[in-house]
Amino acid sequence: CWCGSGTKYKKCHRGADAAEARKKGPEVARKGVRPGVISPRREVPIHIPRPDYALTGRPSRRAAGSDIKTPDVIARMRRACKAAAEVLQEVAAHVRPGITTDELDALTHEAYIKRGGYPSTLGYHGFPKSLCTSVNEVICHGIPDSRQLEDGDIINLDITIFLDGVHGDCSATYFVGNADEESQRLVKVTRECLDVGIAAVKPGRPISDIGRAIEDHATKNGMSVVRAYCGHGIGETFHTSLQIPHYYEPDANTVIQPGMIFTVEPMINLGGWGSRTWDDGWTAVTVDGSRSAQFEHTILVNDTGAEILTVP
Ligand SMILES: COc1cccc(Cn2ccc3cc(C(=O)NO)cnc32)c1
Ligand SMILES: [Co+2]
Ligand SMILES: [Co+2]
Ligand SMILES: [Co+2]
Repeated sequence: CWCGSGTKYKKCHRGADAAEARKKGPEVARKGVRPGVISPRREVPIHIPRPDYALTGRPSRRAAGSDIKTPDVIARMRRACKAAAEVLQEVAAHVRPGITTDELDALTHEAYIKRGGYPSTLGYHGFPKSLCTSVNEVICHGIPDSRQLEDGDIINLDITIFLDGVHGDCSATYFVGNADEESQRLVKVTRECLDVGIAAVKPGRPISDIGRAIEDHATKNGMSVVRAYCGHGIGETFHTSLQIPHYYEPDANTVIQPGMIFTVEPMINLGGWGSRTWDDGWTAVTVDGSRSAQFEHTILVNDTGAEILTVP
């Protein structure tokens, strides 16, 4: 989710630059020109209910309000989040060297539809695909394309399904074949950051407890927390106005209350926390080219803490 403290988008590269870049390979990709090609937009059968923005191209205003969900929304969120977790598990089984991120997108697209769900990211702020595939130094919002995964890569698959009028959002980072020590440490610490962030969710406490727990753990392990993207309230809209910074933000003083549903989705960098956006306007990458990992759950606040909804 966009915390609003990110960088400005730059103008799009023309085709020639992209073709030139493809010849030079990954180094040039770091300058923000996509090495792969994005395939045409996938269709969704007309019988699948779709969110408002899939028709209008623009999400309705972010739901304000306290983010405390009704029992009916909670019941529907349980089903949607379970479905999201199942889709993630199903697609992750296909991660291996040689598969393209576009092929993973196709698998994800079909996995939503066979459950009667719509791909929440498809058309969201114009995003062209049904899955975010964020490889190596890509922090989030990576767009599936013809790039083949390579042995030693790490990839985050970010799944969001729109089912029965609500969104379920989760993600995880996977190794492609073998992983070097540093990447194994990054993925381990990032998963722990999600765990300590969720453990910090307590009714009566401020949202800022979550970011404080995550930032403490990341910095203790010599890593940094991305600041430009945050967790978010979620339910009948993909993002509500509630933001969950993953670093210590004292102004994030909304009081956590039972019935709230939001995501915790820390993005942790091996190097500095800086992020910038490729010319496509979505793909966020580390400024220093270091690798980044992310894990995400959608959680429901109950009387004692957090219940993880995105479990298969
Ligand atoms: C307007 O500015 C932006 C900038 C980047 C991306 C997008 C739109 N968008 C597309 C996919 C996507 C996923 C999430 C998410 O919560 N993942 O856990 C958030 N935003 C998303 C908009
Ligand atoms: Co999210
Ligand atoms: Co946000
Ligand atoms: Co997500």
